[in-house]
Amino acid sequence: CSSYRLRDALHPLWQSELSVSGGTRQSPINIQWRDSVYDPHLKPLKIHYDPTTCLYIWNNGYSFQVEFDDSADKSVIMGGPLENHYRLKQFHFHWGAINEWGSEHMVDSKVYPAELHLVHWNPVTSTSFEDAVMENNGLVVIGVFLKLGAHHAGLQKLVDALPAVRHKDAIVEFDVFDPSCLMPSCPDYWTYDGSLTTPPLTESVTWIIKKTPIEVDQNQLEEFRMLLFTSAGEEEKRMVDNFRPLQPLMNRTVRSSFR
Ligand SMILES: NS(=O)(=O)c1ncc[nH]1
Ligand SMILES: [Zn+2]
Repeated sequence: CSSYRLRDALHPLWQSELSVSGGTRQSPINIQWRDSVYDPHLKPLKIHYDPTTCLYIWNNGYSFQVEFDDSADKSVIMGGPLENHYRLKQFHFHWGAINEWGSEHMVDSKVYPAELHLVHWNPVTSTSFEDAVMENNGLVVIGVFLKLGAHHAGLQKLVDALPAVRHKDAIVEFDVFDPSCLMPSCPDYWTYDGSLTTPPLTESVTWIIKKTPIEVDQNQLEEFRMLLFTSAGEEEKRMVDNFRPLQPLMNRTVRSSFR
């Protein structure tokens, strides 16, 4: 409803929302399972991440983010809906203040407590991530839903580093991490053409949303919520609800890799 959109436009994280008004392919969206179209031409997604390309973890004031060395084709994805390979640049998360909300995308209006985004760029059509941000189909983001459940051992290595990046702009070395451990084993995904969900909100993203969530436990979610939006010395603002509200589907079809 309009007040919802107004909140979206005025939300501190997305003041620039108005600058992308008129967008026809904004993200996130609510994926209506029954409206998605099975595409038999969609291939399995192939993921080859080299754990030694992991560089550091930092608090960028929106989320915590793990950055990778993308100077060569070492951590790449291909297949799926993609025409060539894409290089992993970073991954980050979005989450809520409580378990009842937090993800950016929804499935039949079901919202998850958190969502992982693995951000990749097209080295065939761009020379850098920053370039690819402005290119049509310059980026691919894999979205993975997090649901409350069992302890996630792979995630715990990340969670243990969070106290060191509690404040905005804090950074800590983070070597040898393979984000494949954060992928569900089920190969099924939806895919659609969309945008970044944080500024510059550019419409350059091929989204690949995994159908099956991964499980994390309550303590791990609570550790996310102990991060701060604010820098050291400022009045503390807890980093929670760092998700963008739903955007209109407009003239788009969501394809599924599964029947
Ligand atoms: N949340 S997102 O994956 O669309 C993103 N990545 C970089 C900027 N925004
Ligand atoms: Zn994101």
